[in-house]
Amino acid sequence: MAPLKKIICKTKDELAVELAKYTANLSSKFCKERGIFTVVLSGGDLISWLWKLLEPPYIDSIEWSKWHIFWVDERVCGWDDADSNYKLAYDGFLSKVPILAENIYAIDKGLGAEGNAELAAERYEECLKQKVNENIIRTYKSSGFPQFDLQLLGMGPDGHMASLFPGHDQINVKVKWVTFITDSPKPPPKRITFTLPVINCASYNVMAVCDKEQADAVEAALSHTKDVPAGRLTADVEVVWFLDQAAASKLKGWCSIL
Ligand SMILES: O=C(O)[C@H](O)[C@@H](O)[C@H](O)[C@H](O)COP(=O)(O)O
Repeated sequence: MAPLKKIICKTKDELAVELAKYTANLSSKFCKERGIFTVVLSGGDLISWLWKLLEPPYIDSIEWSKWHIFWVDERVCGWDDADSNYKLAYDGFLSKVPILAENIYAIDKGLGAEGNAELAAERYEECLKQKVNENIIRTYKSSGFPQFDLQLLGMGPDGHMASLFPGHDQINVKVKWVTFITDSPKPPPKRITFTLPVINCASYNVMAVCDKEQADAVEAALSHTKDVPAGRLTADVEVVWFLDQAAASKLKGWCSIL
Protein backbone atom coordinates (compact mmCIF):
# COMPACT_ATOMS: atom_id res chain seq x y z
CA MET A 1 0.00 0.00 0.00
CA ALA A 2 1.49 3.32 -1.04
CA PRO A 3 2.22 5.98 1.60
CA LEU A 4 -0.55 8.55 2.05
CA LYS A 5 0.39 12.19 2.65
CA LYS A 6 -1.83 15.11 3.63
CA ILE A 7 -0.93 18.66 2.63
CA ILE A 8 -3.24 21.05 4.45
CA CYS A 9 -3.26 24.62 3.14
CA LYS A 10 -4.69 27.74 4.72
CA THR A 11 -6.33 28.86 1.47
CA LYS A 12 -7.24 27.59 -1.99
CA ASP A 13 -4.52 29.81 -3.43
CA GLU A 14 -1.93 28.09 -1.27
CA LEU A 15 -3.35 24.75 -2.39
CA ALA A 16 -2.95 25.84 -6.02
CA VAL A 17 0.67 26.82 -5.31
CA GLU A 18 1.47 23.46 -3.69
CA LEU A 19 -0.40 21.49 -6.36
CA ALA A 20 1.51 23.28 -9.12
CA LYS A 21 4.85 22.58 -7.42
CA TYR A 22 3.98 18.91 -7.00
CA THR A 23 2.75 18.55 -10.59
CA ALA A 24 5.73 20.38 -12.09
CA ASN A 25 8.18 18.21 -10.15
CA LEU A 26 6.54 15.03 -11.45
CA SER A 27 6.44 16.46 -14.98
CA SER A 28 10.17 17.07 -14.79
CA LYS A 29 10.78 13.58 -13.40
CA PHE A 30 8.80 11.68 -16.03
CA CYS A 31 9.83 13.87 -18.96
CA LYS A 32 13.45 13.18 -18.02
CA GLU A 33 12.88 9.44 -17.46
CA ARG A 34 10.72 8.61 -20.48
CA GLY A 35 10.06 11.75 -22.49
CA ILE A 36 6.35 11.37 -21.79
CA PHE A 37 4.13 12.54 -18.88
CA THR A 38 0.67 10.97 -18.69
CA VAL A 39 -1.78 13.09 -16.70
CA VAL A 40 -5.35 12.13 -15.82
CA LEU A 41 -7.81 14.93 -15.08
CA SER A 42 -11.17 14.88 -13.33
CA GLY A 43 -13.98 17.38 -13.44
CA GLY A 44 -15.48 19.53 -10.69
CA ASP A 45 -13.31 22.15 -9.02
CA LEU A 46 -9.99 20.52 -9.86
CA ILE A 47 -9.39 22.49 -13.04
CA SER A 48 -9.81 25.75 -11.12
CA TRP A 49 -6.86 24.81 -8.92
CA LEU A 50 -4.41 24.33 -11.79
CA TRP A 51 -4.14 28.05 -12.54
CA LYS A 52 -0.68 28.36 -10.93
CA LEU A 53 0.68 26.17 -13.77
CA LEU A 54 -0.42 28.89 -16.22
CA GLU A 55 1.99 31.39 -14.69
CA PRO A 56 5.80 31.71 -14.63
CA PRO A 57 7.89 29.78 -13.84
CA TYR A 58 5.79 26.74 -14.78
CA ILE A 59 4.19 28.03 -17.98
CA ASP A 60 7.71 28.46 -19.38
CA SER A 61 9.56 25.60 -17.67
CA ILE A 62 7.18 22.66 -18.12
CA GLU A 63 7.76 20.50 -21.22
CA TRP A 64 4.11 20.69 -22.29
CA SER A 65 4.70 18.92 -25.62
CA LYS A 66 5.49 15.75 -23.65
CA TRP A 67 2.19 15.78 -21.73
CA HIS A 68 -0.59 13.33 -22.65
CA ILE A 69 -4.01 14.12 -21.17
CA PHE A 70 -6.75 11.65 -20.20
CA TRP A 71 -9.93 11.87 -18.09
CA VAL A 72 -10.70 9.70 -15.09
CA ASP A 73 -14.37 10.28 -15.78
CA GLU A 74 -16.44 12.19 -18.27
CA ARG A 75 -20.04 13.07 -18.76
CA VAL A 76 -21.60 11.40 -21.82
CA CYS A 77 -22.39 14.54 -23.78
CA GLY A 78 -20.98 16.67 -26.58
CA TRP A 79 -17.59 18.31 -26.20
CA ASP A 80 -19.25 21.72 -26.29
CA ASP A 81 -21.88 20.81 -23.71
CA ALA A 82 -21.73 22.84 -20.45
CA ASP A 83 -21.60 19.49 -18.59
CA SER A 84 -18.50 18.29 -20.44
CA ASN A 85 -15.32 17.74 -18.38
CA TYR A 86 -13.41 18.07 -21.65
CA LYS A 87 -14.93 21.56 -22.16
CA LEU A 88 -14.22 22.44 -18.52
CA ALA A 89 -10.57 21.44 -18.88
CA TYR A 90 -10.17 22.95 -22.35
CA ASP A 91 -11.64 26.33 -21.41
CA GLY A 92 -9.89 26.56 -18.05
CA PHE A 93 -6.53 24.96 -18.75
CA LEU A 94 -5.77 23.08 -21.97
CA SER A 95 -6.45 26.07 -24.25
CA LYS A 96 -3.88 28.06 -22.27
CA VAL A 97 -0.92 25.67 -22.51
CA PRO A 98 0.92 24.29 -25.59
CA ILE A 99 -0.11 20.65 -25.12
CA LEU A 100 -0.41 19.04 -28.56
CA ALA A 101 -4.03 18.46 -29.63
CA GLU A 102 -3.17 14.89 -30.67
CA ASN A 103 -2.02 14.21 -27.10
CA ILE A 104 -5.42 15.04 -25.61
CA TYR A 105 -7.68 11.97 -25.42
CA ALA A 106 -11.32 12.93 -24.84
CA ILE A 107 -14.45 10.81 -24.88
CA ASP A 108 -15.50 9.79 -28.41
CA LYS A 109 -17.14 12.95 -29.75
CA GLY A 110 -20.00 11.26 -31.60
CA LEU A 111 -20.84 8.71 -28.92
CA GLY A 112 -20.72 11.44 -26.28
CA ALA A 113 -23.08 13.64 -28.22
CA GLU A 114 -25.38 10.64 -28.86
CA GLY A 115 -25.45 9.86 -25.13
CA ASN A 116 -24.33 6.26 -25.69
CA ALA A 117 -22.61 5.61 -22.34
CA GLU A 118 -21.92 1.89 -22.83
CA LEU A 119 -20.29 2.29 -26.24
CA ALA A 120 -18.43 5.44 -25.17
CA ALA A 121 -16.88 3.49 -22.27
CA GLU A 122 -15.87 0.64 -24.60
CA ARG A 123 -14.37 3.11 -27.10
CA TYR A 124 -12.41 4.94 -24.38
CA GLU A 125 -11.01 1.63 -23.15
CA GLU A 126 -9.97 0.82 -26.74
CA CYS A 127 -8.24 4.23 -26.90
CA LEU A 128 -6.31 3.49 -23.70
CA LYS A 129 -5.29 0.04 -25.00
CA GLN A 130 -4.07 1.66 -28.20
CA LYS A 131 -1.92 4.08 -26.17
CA VAL A 132 -0.53 1.17 -24.13
CA ASN A 133 0.39 -0.57 -27.40
CA GLU A 134 2.12 2.62 -28.53
CA ASN A 135 4.01 2.78 -25.22
CA ILE A 136 2.45 6.13 -24.38
CA ILE A 137 0.81 4.60 -21.30
CA ARG A 138 2.82 2.19 -19.15
CA THR A 139 1.31 -0.97 -17.67
CA TYR A 140 1.25 -1.86 -13.98
CA LYS A 141 3.54 -4.82 -13.36
CA SER A 142 1.97 -8.07 -14.56
CA SER A 143 -1.62 -6.89 -14.10
CA GLY A 144 -1.79 -5.48 -17.60
CA PHE A 145 -3.75 -2.53 -16.23
CA PRO A 146 -2.70 0.90 -17.56
CA GLN A 147 -0.42 2.84 -15.23
CA PHE A 148 -0.72 6.62 -15.49
CA ASP A 149 2.01 8.85 -14.09
CA LEU A 150 -0.19 11.40 -12.27
CA GLN A 151 -3.92 11.35 -11.65
CA LEU A 152 -5.61 14.54 -10.36
CA LEU A 153 -8.83 13.63 -8.57
CA GLY A 154 -11.63 15.37 -6.74
CA MET A 155 -14.19 14.07 -4.28
CA GLY A 156 -17.85 14.81 -3.78
CA PRO A 157 -19.55 15.46 -0.41
CA ASP A 158 -20.83 11.85 -0.52
CA GLY A 159 -17.28 10.57 -0.83
CA HIS A 160 -17.48 9.70 -4.53
CA MET A 161 -14.39 9.94 -6.68
CA ALA A 162 -14.35 9.90 -10.46
CA SER A 163 -17.85 8.56 -11.17
CA LEU A 164 -17.63 5.81 -8.58
CA PHE A 165 -20.50 6.57 -6.22
CA PRO A 166 -21.47 5.08 -2.84
CA GLY A 167 -24.10 2.35 -3.19
CA HIS A 168 -23.46 1.92 -6.93
CA ASP A 169 -21.90 -1.17 -8.41
CA GLN A 170 -19.30 0.49 -10.66
CA ILE A 171 -16.76 0.47 -7.79
CA ASN A 172 -16.88 -3.35 -7.87
CA VAL A 173 -15.99 -3.61 -11.57
CA LYS A 174 -12.63 -5.37 -11.55
CA VAL A 175 -11.72 -6.47 -15.09
CA LYS A 176 -12.75 -3.55 -17.28
CA TRP A 177 -10.59 -0.45 -17.46
CA VAL A 178 -13.51 1.87 -18.19
CA THR A 179 -17.12 1.39 -17.14
CA PHE A 180 -20.23 3.57 -17.28
CA ILE A 181 -23.14 4.76 -15.15
CA THR A 182 -26.55 5.97 -16.32
CA ASP A 183 -28.05 6.90 -12.94
CA SER A 184 -25.34 9.08 -11.41
CA PRO A 185 -26.55 10.68 -8.17
CA LYS A 186 -24.53 13.75 -9.23
CA PRO A 187 -26.03 15.16 -12.43
CA PRO A 188 -25.73 14.54 -15.28
CA PRO A 189 -26.78 10.90 -14.95
CA LYS A 190 -24.72 9.41 -17.81
CA ARG A 191 -20.96 9.14 -17.36
CA ILE A 192 -17.98 6.96 -18.20
CA THR A 193 -15.37 6.35 -15.52
CA PHE A 194 -12.10 4.56 -14.86
CA THR A 195 -12.60 1.52 -12.67
CA LEU A 196 -11.04 1.33 -9.20
CA PRO A 197 -8.18 -1.00 -10.25
CA VAL A 198 -7.14 1.47 -12.98
CA ILE A 199 -7.41 4.45 -10.62
CA ASN A 200 -5.26 2.70 -8.03
CA CYS A 201 -2.57 1.57 -10.51
CA ALA A 202 -1.52 5.18 -11.08
CA SER A 203 2.01 5.93 -9.90
CA TYR A 204 1.00 9.18 -8.17
CA ASN A 205 -2.55 9.92 -7.08
CA VAL A 206 -3.61 13.38 -5.95
CA MET A 207 -6.93 14.04 -4.24
CA ALA A 208 -7.66 17.78 -4.03
CA VAL A 209 -10.56 18.79 -1.77
CA CYS A 210 -11.66 22.17 -0.42
CA ASP A 211 -14.54 23.68 1.57
CA LYS A 212 -16.28 22.74 4.77
CA GLU A 213 -19.08 20.92 2.92
CA GLN A 214 -16.53 18.21 2.20
CA ALA A 215 -15.20 17.89 5.77
CA ASP A 216 -17.39 14.92 6.74
CA ALA A 217 -16.51 13.01 3.58
CA VAL A 218 -12.79 13.79 4.07
CA GLU A 219 -12.98 12.45 7.62
CA ALA A 220 -14.90 9.35 6.46
CA ALA A 221 -12.44 8.68 3.64
CA LEU A 222 -9.26 9.19 5.67
CA SER A 223 -10.35 7.54 8.91
CA HIS A 224 -12.29 4.81 7.09
CA THR A 225 -15.19 5.33 9.49
CA LYS A 226 -17.43 4.80 6.47
CA ASP A 227 -16.76 2.83 3.30
CA VAL A 228 -16.79 5.68 0.80
CA PRO A 229 -15.22 5.32 -2.66
CA ALA A 230 -12.54 7.98 -2.00
CA GLY A 231 -11.50 5.95 1.05
CA ARG A 232 -10.46 3.18 -1.33
CA LEU A 233 -7.91 5.42 -3.10
CA THR A 234 -4.36 4.16 -3.15
CA ALA A 235 -1.53 4.30 -5.70
CA ASP A 236 1.61 2.51 -6.76
CA VAL A 237 4.04 5.10 -5.37
CA GLU A 238 2.20 7.80 -3.39
CA VAL A 239 -1.22 9.28 -2.58
CA VAL A 240 -1.33 12.95 -1.60
CA TRP A 241 -4.48 14.63 -0.26
CA PHE A 242 -4.31 18.39 -0.88
CA LEU A 243 -6.83 19.94 1.50
CA ASP A 244 -7.74 23.40 2.62
CA GLN A 245 -8.25 23.87 6.35
CA ALA A 246 -12.05 23.87 5.98
CA ALA A 247 -12.09 20.46 4.29
CA ALA A 248 -9.59 19.13 6.85
CA SER A 249 -11.42 20.59 9.85
CA LYS A 250 -12.92 17.27 11.00
CA LEU A 251 -9.69 15.31 10.84
CA LYS A 252 -8.43 14.42 14.29
CA GLY A 253 -5.20 16.16 15.18
CA TRP A 254 -4.92 17.98 11.88
CA CYS A 255 -2.66 20.95 11.89
CA SER A 256 -2.04 23.40 9.12
CA ILE A 257 1.16 22.23 7.51
CA LEU A 258 1.33 25.36 5.38
O1 LIG B 1 -17.30 14.52 -13.41
C1 LIG B 1 -17.28 14.86 -12.25
O2 LIG B 1 -18.27 15.28 -11.63
C2 LIG B 1 -15.99 14.87 -11.51
O3 LIG B 1 -14.97 14.18 -12.10
C3 LIG B 1 -16.22 14.42 -10.13
O4 LIG B 1 -15.81 13.14 -9.83
C4 LIG B 1 -15.56 15.38 -9.25
O5 LIG B 1 -14.18 15.15 -9.17
C5 LIG B 1 -16.17 15.32 -7.88
O6 LIG B 1 -17.57 15.32 -8.03
C6 LIG B 1 -15.75 16.54 -7.10
O7 LIG B 1 -16.39 17.61 -7.69
P1 LIG B 1 -16.22 19.05 -7.02
O8 LIG B 1 -14.76 19.34 -7.09
O9 LIG B 1 -17.06 19.95 -7.87
O10 LIG B 1 -16.71 18.88 -5.61
